[in-house]
Amino acid sequence: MSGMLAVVRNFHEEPVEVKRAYYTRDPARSVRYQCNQDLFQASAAKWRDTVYMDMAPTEPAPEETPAALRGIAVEYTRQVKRLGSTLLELLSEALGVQREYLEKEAGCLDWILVGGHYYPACSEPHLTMGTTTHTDNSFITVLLQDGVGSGALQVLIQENREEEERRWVDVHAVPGALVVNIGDFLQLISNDRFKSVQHRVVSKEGPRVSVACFFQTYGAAASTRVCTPIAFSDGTPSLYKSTTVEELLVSYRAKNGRRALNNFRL
Ligand SMILES: O=C(O)CCC(=O)C(=O)O
Ligand SMILES: [Fe+2]
Repeated sequence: MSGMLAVVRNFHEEPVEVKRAYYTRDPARSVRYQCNQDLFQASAAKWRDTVYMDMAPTEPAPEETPAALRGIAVEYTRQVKRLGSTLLELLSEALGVQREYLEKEAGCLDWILVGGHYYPACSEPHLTMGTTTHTDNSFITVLLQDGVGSGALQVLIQENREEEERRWVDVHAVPGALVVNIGDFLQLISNDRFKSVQHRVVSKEGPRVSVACFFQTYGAAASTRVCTPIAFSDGTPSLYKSTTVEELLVSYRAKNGRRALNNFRL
C-alpha cells in the first residue's frame, strides 16, 4: 500500500515533460493523465491531478504505463481485485442472494479503473475544493489515502432517518487501512439497501496522494450491461427502473456526479 502511494506520488512529481506523454482525454488510451476529467463541463475546476489507468479486464501494456508506475500498479490492482471479490461475496450474502451474484451475474468486477490522485500544495485552500461533492459512478470503490493532510476526505452523514440535518465528517487516513465506498450502480442493484455515499475532498496544505480503484463497467460493455434492482423475496417493490450502465453514466456526467440516480427512480 505504501509502495503504491509512493509510486503515484513519484509520477506526479516527475517533470512536466515526462507527464506530458500521458496527458490525454482519449478513452482509447488505457493510461490518461488529466488535471480535471470534467474540465469545461463542471462549473468549477478541482485542485487535483489524476493519472487514470484501465487495469481490468486488460492490464495496460508496459510500454503504455509510465515507468514510475510499472509493476507495482499491476500488483496492487491484483490484490485489490482479490479483496473486491471477497467483498462482493459478503455483500451478496448480506443481500440474501447467491454468493457469486454481484461478481458473476451483475458483473461488478468486470472492469477496474484506477485513479492515482495528487492534490498539489495549495496556498489558499479555503478558496478551492480538491474533489467536489459527488457519489461514485461505480459498483464499489476501494480507496487508499496517505496520512498527509489527514481529514481532507469527508463524507456526508445523516444522523438518523427522521433528521433532515446532515453534516460533513472527516475520514481520517489510517495507515494500512482502505476505505470502501458503495457506488451508484450498487445502490440501484440493491434497491437502496446499500446507499451510495456523498463525499468530497477539501483542500489542505498538501500535497496529498490517494488511489481510488473503481469497480465499474466501461466501453462497449456499458451499453449492454443492464443494472436491475434485485427482486427481494419480501416483496419490496423496485425503486428503480432497469437501466444500462451507459444511460447511468450519461446521466451522471450531466449532473456532475450529484444524485444522478434520481433520474431512474420509479
Ligand atoms: O482522494 C480521495 O480521497 C477521494 C477521491 C474520490 O472521491 C474519487 O476519486 O472518486
Ligand atoms: Fe469518489
